[in-house]
Amino acid sequence: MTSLHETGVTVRAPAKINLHLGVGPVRPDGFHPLATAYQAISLFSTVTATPADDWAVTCTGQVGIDTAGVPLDDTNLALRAAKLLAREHGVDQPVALHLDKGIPVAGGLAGGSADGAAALLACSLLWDLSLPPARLLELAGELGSDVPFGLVGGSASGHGRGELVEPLEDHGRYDWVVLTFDTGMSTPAVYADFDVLHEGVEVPDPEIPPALVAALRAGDARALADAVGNDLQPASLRLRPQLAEPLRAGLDASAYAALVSGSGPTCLFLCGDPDHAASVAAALSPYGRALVCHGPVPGATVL
Ligand SMILES: C[C@](O)(CO)[C@H](O)COP(=O)(O)OP(=O)(O)OC[C@H]1O[C@@H](n2ccc(N)nc2=O)[C@H](O)[C@@H]1O
Ligand SMILES: Nc1ncnc2c1ncn2[C@@H]1O[C@H](COP(=O)(O)OP(=O)(O)OP(=O)(O)O)[C@@H](O)[C@H]1O
Repeated sequence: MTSLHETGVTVRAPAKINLHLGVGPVRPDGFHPLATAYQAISLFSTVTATPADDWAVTCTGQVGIDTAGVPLDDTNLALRAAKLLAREHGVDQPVALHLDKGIPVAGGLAGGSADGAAALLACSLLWDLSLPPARLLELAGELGSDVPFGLVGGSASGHGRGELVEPLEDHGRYDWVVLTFDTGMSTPAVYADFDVLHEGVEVPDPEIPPALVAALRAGDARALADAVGNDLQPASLRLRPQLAEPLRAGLDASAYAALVSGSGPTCLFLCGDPDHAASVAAALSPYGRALVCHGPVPGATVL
């Protein structure tokens, strides 16, 4: 097969946060039904796919990103994405993938999922597959619950185990401080602790608060602050009690809201504008690496 793109295709994909993460009772397949509102924020990784003799993956980290936890074998989500696409669509052309990560690893920001989404889009273009977006979303859902959102970006609802994504109307720009830490957390361990915490308790079906949908539609950061939440936060805090201190410190420093991102340990602080975010970030810097960013931003995009 001859590619029109001998020099490769580069795609950029964003980190995700859960503005609200509603978690239901564990399903027979071990996953939890979710009702979540995702937002893509301005931390990005890029994936470059280049035709090669053999499948390969390499990885670099942008400033401050430790890539030691990124596997470079067949479990790498970007490589799995490329191989899944090739298998499903009869492609017989290996690629070398290069990941340049700007999203902290195992931080609850869906960094691996962003790589998977970026690799799907990059390879589909490299191989000129002309797939409809719905097909890429379907393959993304097979790779991981958070991968479809990496393609869609913006602000969006997530249902099922998180893979059923629909855009949400959003007229705002939201300034966030994202506080990251050196040591990540295991997503399955946090969900397992959610189950322990709810043993013997009837867990209701989750829903996205209507006030959150209204806040996004109005672009109102103060109203959004009143509606954010994370059902996994008690489990994340039980596994990592030290997170309580920076969450409190962010509110003391006048952040509108403070919450754990996804399964953690990254903490999120909603602010009113970039200057406000810079001052909250300064107050949080003793606790970890405080990054100032904003959302919503687009999903996987060709560079
Ligand atoms: C915490 C979140 O980031 C919130 O968006 C996601 O739910 C996690 O998404 P993800 O990392 O893409 O998760 P997957 O790779 O699909 O699943 C990893 C593991 O997380 C747990 N998991 C994930 C999603 C879900 N709805 N219920 C779960 O219980 C399961 O133990 C699963 O084996
Ligand atoms: N391309 C990849 N980049 C980072 N981690 C990867 C990748 N592929 C597989 N992994 C594995 O996935 C684990 C979770 O990493 P990731 O950065 O996606 O965590 P996360 O942001 O907490 O994810 P989520 O919020 O989706 O649960 C890592 O510890 C690593 O073993």
